[in-house]
Amino acid sequence: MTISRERVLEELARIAVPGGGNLVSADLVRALSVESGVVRFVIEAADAAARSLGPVEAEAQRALSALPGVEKVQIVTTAPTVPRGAAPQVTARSGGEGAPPSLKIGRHPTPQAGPAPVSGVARILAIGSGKGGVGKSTLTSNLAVALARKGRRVGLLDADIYGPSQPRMLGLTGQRPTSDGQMIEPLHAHGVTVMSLGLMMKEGEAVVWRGPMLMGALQQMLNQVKWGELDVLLVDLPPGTGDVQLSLCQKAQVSGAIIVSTPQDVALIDARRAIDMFDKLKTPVLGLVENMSTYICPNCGHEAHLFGHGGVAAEAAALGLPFLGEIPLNLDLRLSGDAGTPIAAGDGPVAQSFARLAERLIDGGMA
Ligand SMILES: Nc1ncnc2c1ncn2[C@@H]1O[C@H](COP(=O)(O)OP(=O)(O)OP(=O)(O)O)[C@@H](O)[C@H]1O
Repeated sequence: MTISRERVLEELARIAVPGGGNLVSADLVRALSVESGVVRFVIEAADAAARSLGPVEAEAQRALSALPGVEKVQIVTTAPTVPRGAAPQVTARSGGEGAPPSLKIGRHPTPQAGPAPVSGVARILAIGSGKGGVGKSTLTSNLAVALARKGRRVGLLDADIYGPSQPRMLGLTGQRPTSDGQMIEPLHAHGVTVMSLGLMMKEGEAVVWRGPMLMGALQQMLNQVKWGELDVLLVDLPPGTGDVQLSLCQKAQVSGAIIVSTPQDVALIDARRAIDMFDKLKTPVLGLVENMSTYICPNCGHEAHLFGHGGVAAEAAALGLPFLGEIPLNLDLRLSGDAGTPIAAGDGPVAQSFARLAERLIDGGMA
């Protein structure tokens, strides 16, 4: 038996809240998602009210878990700092190591007709992949550094909420953005202005963020971060075709998307899905990049193709899309990312492959 959204709302409408009414009539339920027996939502209350909502959350958890067809219930209670309907406001303090800053993000987006430009930002490039682990984040950080080394003013927004890795890859682990109560001061590394959505969330919170919450969070990341004047803002997306991609393309004027794939067939099938999604969202796909292309044995110089080779170029040709370049499979590339200094910040053949990619984008007017 499956549980419907309507049935969940009906149950939530039975749960009284302090101050009168119930969870539904008091309009406290946000981002409700009901999928395959998993119910997720956010209880959004005014600051003061949130403290008294613990029992309400517990009651909702109990009541929903008892319904036939419900496998799992995930609820997060949040409190905005401004009354609902007012412009979203960010509050922050400098956090200690490990603790997320107390930024109140992820509430409903402010009404906006359609995709809007981000003040001071000339271009927004979305870096996507169909599949996880193909090296999208590695490519984004290195490309950002390579572009910065060529004199471009570059920003990087880590919107990979399910596995934000940019702080580590750029050597920013433990650093927290600050805010003056209105605008967030981003971080800086290797000549790149950096902001990560992951730094704003409590652990585990991301999983319940769907649709409107994500949209609000992204909107804040785009419009309430002091990006300054940028030639290009790279957005590191989560893998796949989900709410973040949708929200970004609906809220921001994205100049184009770059799709990263390994040469394997299975990754390419997913890449095709990602391309199809950007097409539907009317975001031009600027081209494809092949990662983990060639492996050169550091001992004997033998060249091997662990995941095949040329598959992405062939796919790009078949789809009539530009092939933007290839990045080799290289141990130092991984180690430097883990150590927080992207390999593109140095010299050598791998840094050069990122430099070539950066040049290609600059020459094509894409960055
Ligand atoms: N060309 C490469 N050579 C060697 N290691 C690589 C290469 N590209 C990526 N890696 C390594 O593979 C792992 C996955 O890369 P990365 O996190 O960039 O992938 P991703 O596509 O962003 O993954 P996810 O979408 O799951 O976050 C990392 O440990 C990274 O260092």
